[in-house]
Amino acid sequence: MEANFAQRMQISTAWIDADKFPRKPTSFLRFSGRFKEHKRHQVFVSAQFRPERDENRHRWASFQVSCSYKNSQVSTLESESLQDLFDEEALILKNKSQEIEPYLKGRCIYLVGMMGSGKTTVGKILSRTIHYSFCDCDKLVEQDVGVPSVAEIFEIYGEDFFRDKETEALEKLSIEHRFVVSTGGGAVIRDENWMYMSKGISVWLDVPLEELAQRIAAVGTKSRPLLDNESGDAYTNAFRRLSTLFKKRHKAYENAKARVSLENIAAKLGYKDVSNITPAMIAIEALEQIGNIL
Ligand SMILES: Nc1ncnc2c1ncn2[C@@H]1O[C@H](COP(=O)(O)OP(=O)(O)O)[C@@H](O)[C@H]1O
Ligand SMILES: O=C(O)C1=C[C@@H](OP(=O)(O)O)[C@@H](O)[C@H](O)C1
Repeated sequence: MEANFAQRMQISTAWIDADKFPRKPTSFLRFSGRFKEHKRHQVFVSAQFRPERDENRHRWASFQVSCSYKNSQVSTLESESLQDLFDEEALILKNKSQEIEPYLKGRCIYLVGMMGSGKTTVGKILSRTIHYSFCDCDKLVEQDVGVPSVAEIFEIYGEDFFRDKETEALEKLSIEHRFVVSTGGGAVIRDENWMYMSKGISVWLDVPLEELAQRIAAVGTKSRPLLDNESGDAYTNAFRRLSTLFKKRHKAYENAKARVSLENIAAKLGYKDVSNITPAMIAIEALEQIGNIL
């Protein structure tokens, strides 16, 4: 007899010897037939499997198998708390990607948004989910110029040179298919860039400035020359500079065909704070929003 995981179950067992109950904590319980022969006690085995999600968005499941005899609890045979036992988000991602796949027709997806909005992090999840390749536009520019970082390109050649190279990179990508592209935060400021992105699906990751500043203060500004080289409190500096950039750019971000707003996701899920929204949840919302415009 085999007891598969279920929300809750109670099984009237054969006659089993409780202390020889084999431990199978991960996926199933197996009662060995040979215990039937001992005929010592007739017991009931009950298994309870309860998926939970705590305030910090961690998924876990409590799992308790207990044994009772004549309606009174005898012992807990197995009690576990299993983190990430099943990946609910992965399943939703898979289902959503299957829904939109026939309508994507290989078109590239361009993620646009401010520095730190998660274009790279979410882009990688999306590309794996929809079986596309991932491309970081900044990396293409670095390879093309032969300089290892955007920060050094800014330092050696200046921002205008970088912008020209960024446009060239987007032009090259415009003839490609099946790519999720993480664009640089400033790629939206040139109309020409929008022309290159127009064959694909552009998605704006709209993240509140406070959250962006927090993320950037946490990782530092070394790789982001437009935010670097300022002494003082990292969060305050990042917030101020991001606010100035956003004022100039927000209209341009609105050109994107789809918008993924972290504030909207938080409202849907009943979260008070957008910082609890995982990259996978954002990828799910991105697929949802892409689905809405296909
Ligand atoms: N949903 C998220 N929650 C918390 N941190 C995130 C989230 N998405 C991205 N990050 C973090 O924010 C930083 C910037 O993310 P990244 O993907 O590099 O942004 P972008 O490519 O838009 O500049 C990284 O340190 C990343 O780990
Ligand atoms: O917002 C911007 O103007 C920039 C964003 C950066 O990319 P990320 O958005 O990936 O940080 C990078 O292209 C460059 O530092 C300029």
